[in-house]
Amino acid sequence: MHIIETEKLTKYYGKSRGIIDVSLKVEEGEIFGFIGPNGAGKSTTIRTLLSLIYPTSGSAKIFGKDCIKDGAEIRRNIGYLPSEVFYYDNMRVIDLLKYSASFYGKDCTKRIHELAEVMNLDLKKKIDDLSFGNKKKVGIVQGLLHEPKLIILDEPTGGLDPLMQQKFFDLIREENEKGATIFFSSHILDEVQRMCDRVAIIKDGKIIKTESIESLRQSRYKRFRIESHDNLQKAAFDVNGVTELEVKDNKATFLYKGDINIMINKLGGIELANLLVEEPTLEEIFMYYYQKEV
Ligand SMILES: Nc1ncnc2c1ncn2[C@@H]1O[C@H](COP(=O)(O)OP(=O)(O)OP(=O)(O)O)[C@@H](O)[C@H]1O
Repeated sequence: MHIIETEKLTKYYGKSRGIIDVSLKVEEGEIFGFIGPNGAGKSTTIRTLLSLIYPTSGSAKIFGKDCIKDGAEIRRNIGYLPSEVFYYDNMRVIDLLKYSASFYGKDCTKRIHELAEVMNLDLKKKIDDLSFGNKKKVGIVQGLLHEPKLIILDEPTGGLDPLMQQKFFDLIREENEKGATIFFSSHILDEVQRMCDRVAIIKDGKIIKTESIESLRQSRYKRFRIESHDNLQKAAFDVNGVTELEVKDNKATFLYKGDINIMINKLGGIELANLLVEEPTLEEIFMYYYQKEV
C-alpha cells in the first residue's frame, strides 16, 4: 500500500489552473520531495491531499483511504506544517499547543516539551510577541506533537535561521527513522537533495518528472564560471558535455554535465585567476528535463 497515491488529480480555481493530472505514489517510510517554482502547484496539491480544498477531478488516497470521504480520520494521523502560519495572537504558546493536542485525544505534553527544547522555543511567551521564525517553530511543534504517521511540510524552512534549519532537518530525519513518511515541498533544490530519497518536479501545474535523488544527481549539470589572467578562446572549453558556453575577454561561463576530472584536466591548460563551480539553479534542472522530455 502507498502512503500517498494520487491519480490524475486536477484542480481549477474557476478558470485558472491549479494542478493538472497530478499522479504521485509515495511509499511508506520515504522522504519524498516535491519541488517546483512559485505558483507551480505545490500548495494546491497539498491542500487537496488534506481535503482543505476539493479537486476538480481525479482522486487522492492517503493510508489507502479516500482523502475526501475519510478526510477527518486521515488528518488525525498527519502532521502538517503550512508554508505560512497564522495564530490567535493572544494565546500563550503552551495553551495553543495544548489546544492543538486536544484534537488528537492523547496526552502530548511530554512531546511538546521535548520538541520545544530541541527547537529552542519559549512555551510561556504570547504568540503575539514572537518573531516570524519563532512562530514558524510553533507550527513545527504543532505539526509533530502527536507523532503522526505522515508529515506534510509545505516550504518548511522559510524564516528559520541556518542553525534552526539544521535542527529542524535532524528532527524530521529522526521522525522518519521512527517510521514516519515525509512529504516535503520546497523550491530550494539544495534542501530537497539533502533530505529526500525521491523527488517529483512540478511545473505549471504538471508533474514533469519523478526521480530518485541519486539519478537526478547523475543527470545534473554544474555551472562553471572561469576568470583568467589572459583573454580566453571558446576552443579552450571544447569538451563533450559543455553547453551554454559564453566567452567574453578573460571570462567564461558554461554548463557542464560529465566527468569532473575531464573538465579539470582541460582547465589545467588555462592560467586561472578564479574558478567557481556552482550547483545549477532549479531552472537549469527544469531546462534539462524539458529538453529531455519534450
Ligand atoms: N485561491 C486561489 N484562487 C485562484 N488561483 C489560485 C488560488 N490558489 C492558488 N492559485 C493558483 O494556482 C496555481 C498554483 O498555486 P500554488 O499556490 O499551488 O503554487 P505553489 O507551487 O505552492 O507556489 P508557492 O511556492 O508560490 O506557494 C498558481 O497559478 C496560483 O495562482
